[in-house]
Order: sequence, then structure tokens, then C-alpha cells
Amino acid sequence: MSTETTPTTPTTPSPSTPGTAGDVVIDLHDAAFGYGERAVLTDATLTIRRGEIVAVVGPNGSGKSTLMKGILGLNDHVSGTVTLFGVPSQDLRDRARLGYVPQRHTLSTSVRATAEEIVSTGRLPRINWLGRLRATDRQIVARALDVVGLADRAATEVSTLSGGQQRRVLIARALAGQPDVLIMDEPTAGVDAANQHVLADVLDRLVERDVTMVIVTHELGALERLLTRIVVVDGGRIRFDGTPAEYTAARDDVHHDHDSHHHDIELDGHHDGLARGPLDTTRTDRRRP
Ligand SMILES: Nc1ncnc2c1ncn2[C@@H]1O[C@H](COP(=O)(O)OP(=O)(O)OP(=O)(O)O)[C@@H](O)[C@H]1O
Repeated sequence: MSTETTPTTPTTPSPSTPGTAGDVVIDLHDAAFGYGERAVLTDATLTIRRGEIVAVVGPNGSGKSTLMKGILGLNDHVSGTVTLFGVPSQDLRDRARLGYVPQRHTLSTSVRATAEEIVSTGRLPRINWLGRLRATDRQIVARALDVVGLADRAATEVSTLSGGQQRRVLIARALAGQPDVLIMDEPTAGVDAANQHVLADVLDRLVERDVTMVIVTHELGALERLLTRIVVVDGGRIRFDGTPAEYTAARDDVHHDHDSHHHDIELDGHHDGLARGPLDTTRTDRRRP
């Protein structure tokens, strides 16, 4: 059972940042995704532009992962249009432009592989038909490990790494494919508070490198300082799409309407935290175009 409530203020989902058509990396129009005949996420209209850091939040089972998988072409596209990098999704040849860190994916304890070996598998879509890593591939793998703060663990067996470190290995694996967009499904799930901040720092480094990110999360707290936009999915639909400041305003409406069971809202716990934190609208947001 879900114990969460998210802002359900109906707003017209709209692109919230300016930009040109060339900046659009993901564009959904009235899209519906599901499994077999069953559409789980419907009426999704969403435009994500280069450089955006978008959090996707909502109750358990609301359709967040279904939305991500729909963008990635990993479930059934029931109706509507999905345009990626300006071309219809089905015509996109270079799928590696979309990097993916799947949900609840940790590395099996039975896997005997080093962090470097796991990250190297992220190069597979980019390497030549002989399947051999060249010097440049190895450099990219090393750089990906460095970005996630695990350069010194390259030769460590992943089964001996902590859950948070394993999540970082998986992010590095996705980065090794040199994606234009990184889609992460709950990268901070099951990661303690200290490691959530380490992960947020990792994502910070990606922001500096201009990686566009779409992040499904239940823990907005650690990530919120990075975000340019928040999308709320509830009941299989996009209910809200706006800037963090707009989200805060919508959330305050919800605070007036309900008095309990706030999901992301409760993570910072209080309004004072917000005033000091990343959703403080007086802060200069270096990422906001
Ligand atoms: N592979 C699948 N086959 C059939 N139904 C599925 C599949 N995956 C998810 N669903 C259903 O789709 C609905 C939305 O699930 P989804 O995983 O997208 O929600 P979510 O918002 O990501 O949830 P959570 O926060 O718990 O991860 C649920 O009713 C779920 O049972």
C-alpha cells in the first residue's frame, strides 16, 4: 500500500524551460505505455530539453517506471507519439544515446567481476564488431569510474562493494556508453542518507558535464538542489509538470488540503528546511536556462 501523497493539483503539463526545437531530446505527445494490451500510463505529454535535470516523483505503482521504460522502448507503446532526438522512437538507431540505470538493480553477489569489468560492459554498444576494447574505450571506462568517485575501486570485486557503491558502478556503466540522456530509476533507493549525498555529488558532477538527466526518485531531498524540473505521476497520468518553485507552490496547496502522508514533501520535514534548501526560490539556479 502506498503511504505517499503527492501534489495532484491538475496543471497543464507544459514545457517549463525555453529552448529551440533542436534542444528537445525527449518529446511525448498523448503517449500511452503498458504491458500487453493493458495501458498503465496514459495521456503522457512531456517535453524534455537538453541540459534539464528532471525528477519524476509519485506514489508506488503510479506508473513512473512505466513512463521511463516507455521512453526507452522497453515496454509496449500503446498509443500517441514518442520522439527522441527529433526522430520517431522506432526510427532511432543509436539507442545508446539513452543511458539507463534500472530500478532496484544491484549487482548479484554471485557475480565475480571487478568494477572496471562491469563498467566496461557499458561500452558494448560503442565498440567495434570484434568486441575488443580499444585504448580510448578503456580511458572512457576509467573516466566513468572517476566521475562516480570509484577510480580507486576499479579492480575491486563488485560483490564486496556497498549497495551505494554498486549503484555508482551502475551509473558509471551507463555513462560509459556516452549517453546524451541518462535515465535513472530510483538511484538513491536503499541507499543511506550519507551515501545519498555522495550520489547527489556524483549527479552534480554530471550536471557540470551537461548530462541531461531524468531521475525517478522517492528521495527528492538529496537531489533537489540539482533539479530544473519536477514531474508528478499519479494514477497512471502526469499530474504536474513544473519548476521546483512551481512544485513548492503546488505542494503548499496540498498542505492546505491534506494534513498527512506527504511523500517527498515530508522528506525535508519542514518549511524551514525548504527555505534554506535547494527549493529556496531566492537561490540562483545556475542550471536554469
Ligand atoms: N512488467 C509488468 N507487467 C505487467 N504490469 C506491470 C509490469 N510492471 C509494472 N506493471 C504495473 O504497472 C503499474 C505501474 O507500475 P510502475 O512500476 O510503473 O509504478 P512506479 O510508479 O514505478 O512504482 P514504484 O514507485 O513502486 O516503483 C502497476 O500497477 C504495476 O503492477
